[in-house]
Amino acid sequence: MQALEAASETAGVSTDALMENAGLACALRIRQRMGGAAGRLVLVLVGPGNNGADGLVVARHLRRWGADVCCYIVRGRPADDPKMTDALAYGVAVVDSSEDHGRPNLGRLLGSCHLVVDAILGAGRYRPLDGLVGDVTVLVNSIRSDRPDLSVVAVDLPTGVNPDTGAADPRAIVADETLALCHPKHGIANFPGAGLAGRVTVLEIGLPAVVSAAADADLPTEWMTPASARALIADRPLVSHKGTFGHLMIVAGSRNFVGAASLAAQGAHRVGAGLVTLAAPDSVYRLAASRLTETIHLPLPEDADGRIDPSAADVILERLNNYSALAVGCGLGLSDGTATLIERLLLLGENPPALPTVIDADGLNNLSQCADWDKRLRAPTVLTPHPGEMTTLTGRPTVEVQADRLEIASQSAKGWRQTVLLKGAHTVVASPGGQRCILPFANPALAAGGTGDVLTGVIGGLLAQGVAPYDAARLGGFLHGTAADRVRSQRGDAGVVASDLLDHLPAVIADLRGPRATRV
Ligand SMILES: NC(=O)C1=CN([C@@H]2O[C@H](COP(=O)(O)OP(=O)(O)OC[C@H]3O[C@@H](n4cnc5c(N)ncnc54)[C@H](OP(=O)(O)O)[C@@H]3O)[C@@H](O)[C@H]2O)[C@@H](O)CC1
Ligand SMILES: Nc1ncnc2c1ncn2[C@@H]1O[C@H](COP(=O)(O)OP(=O)(O)O)[C@@H](O)[C@H]1O
Ligand SMILES: [K+]
Repeated sequence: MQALEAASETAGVSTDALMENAGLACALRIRQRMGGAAGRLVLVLVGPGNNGADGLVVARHLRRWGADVCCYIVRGRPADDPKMTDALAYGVAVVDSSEDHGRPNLGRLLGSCHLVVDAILGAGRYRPLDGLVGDVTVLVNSIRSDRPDLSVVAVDLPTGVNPDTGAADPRAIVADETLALCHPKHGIANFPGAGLAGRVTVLEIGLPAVVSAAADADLPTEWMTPASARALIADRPLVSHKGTFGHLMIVAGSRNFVGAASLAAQGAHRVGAGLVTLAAPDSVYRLAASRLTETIHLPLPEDADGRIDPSAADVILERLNNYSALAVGCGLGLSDGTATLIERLLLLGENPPALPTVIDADGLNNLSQCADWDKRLRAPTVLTPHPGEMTTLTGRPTVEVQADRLEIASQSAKGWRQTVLLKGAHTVVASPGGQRCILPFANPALAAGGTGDVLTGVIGGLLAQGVAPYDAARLGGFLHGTAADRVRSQRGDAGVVASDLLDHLPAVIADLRGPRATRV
């Protein structure tokens, strides 16, 4: 952002103009969050740098719209600060911390206000919070935890979060929402900083077009937003038929994991795949078929433990010409037989069509048993490991994977020359060409068996419709995460089951798509 600011100045748009845009965008979002400005009491915590200046712009606009606004100056600002002069001219009240010994004024304001704006520190050079700033943040956090009705909204980053790493001072602000200015900083993508940011809303600050186009090409990490997801959703032509929207084959299930196969199939149906075939062991087929009325079934021979028998590879391979994508792995089980099946279905050797493929769960575990699997994958593939499966595939301990999720996902994608989706809070998606994005969902409702099977079906359903692997992974993850957020807002985050996500998927797609005209 510092480089972009400099480029912006060169292109004729000053930092002051960007700051005005940023402050106005934040004020609009805060007004929307409060359901209006008139009569609301807003406390803006103002720091010494440009983040504090953003806070003063926010204060001025909210006051202009009728809010009662008080700026608490946490640490000295320049004597001739024009943003302060403007705020005062509009009637913003100002309290200086240096005159608030023992902080009675801050305590009173925190006890009565509707909303606190954290504009103390932003993306400037990071150092641990000093005593003065730390006193204020501790008081804010403690009153916030006593007052569930109080919202804390951070400008750009919660104060105390390292913008580059996501490390956090123990006294860092806990925010309900963070208004990320332009490109979200790594500090709110990585934990623990991500856990302090609350909901992240990305706001435009009006970089000149020439600068933002260059930045989009250069910046390797994208934060997925509804707008970026919308751009990946294809039109559905009015004159269409089931063949228009592809045919997915799902190879999944075993005696112990009947539901995994069924959840994946339903995930694919619910994102608009034209046809879905479930290729599962015969005993799984008998149980799943009664639930899956819309699915086509291909019952397969099974071994004595109820897993797909390796001889089933012949049955599948000879039919692949009729499909547009393949999803493999949910609930498959793990044995020499399933490893042989995976080898024959996915790796070079035999010569069926190389269908776009998503591999999950035991598909990945079996794959890791095959020699040189990463050099022999036949098709453009999305691999969707959770951190434990990433350890199996890479040999790196799970703590290492979790400590550097973005880098490990991108290195793996480049090394394997495939798309990788590393699951978990703030799922990371990386492409073989070096693009990567973060999905902005942290939701314990998803921490339940079966939600990953739904995701595999969703990604498979998009691949079947012709969406490219990297786009299918990031769009699929975004639809899945948004559906889960809706379930959580209706039912809370404990006791949600994976099938609760399914009914929400069509509406999530429709809402993202919006009322735009359908192409004939
Ligand atoms: N870039 C852009 O294009 C745009 C940027 N914008 C905005 O600018 C923000 C970045 O502004 P910034 O660079 O002035 O940094 P910011 O964090 O506000 O303050 C740094 C000051 O804090 C101080 N300080 C640091 N740590 C401290 C501590 N622990 N305890 C106490 N003090 C500490 C530090 O003091 P020092 O360490 O020098 O003593 C220094 O004086 C960015 O997040 C966004 O909001 C937008 O307006 C749009 C355009
Ligand atoms: N705390 C969390 N925040 C956000 N997403 C989560 C969280 N926990 C789990 N998920 C998501 O839920 C899904 C779980 O998948 P997985 O671990 O493969 O489970 P299963 O195989 O049992 O279905 C993944 O999409 C993962 O990203
Ligand atoms: K801040």
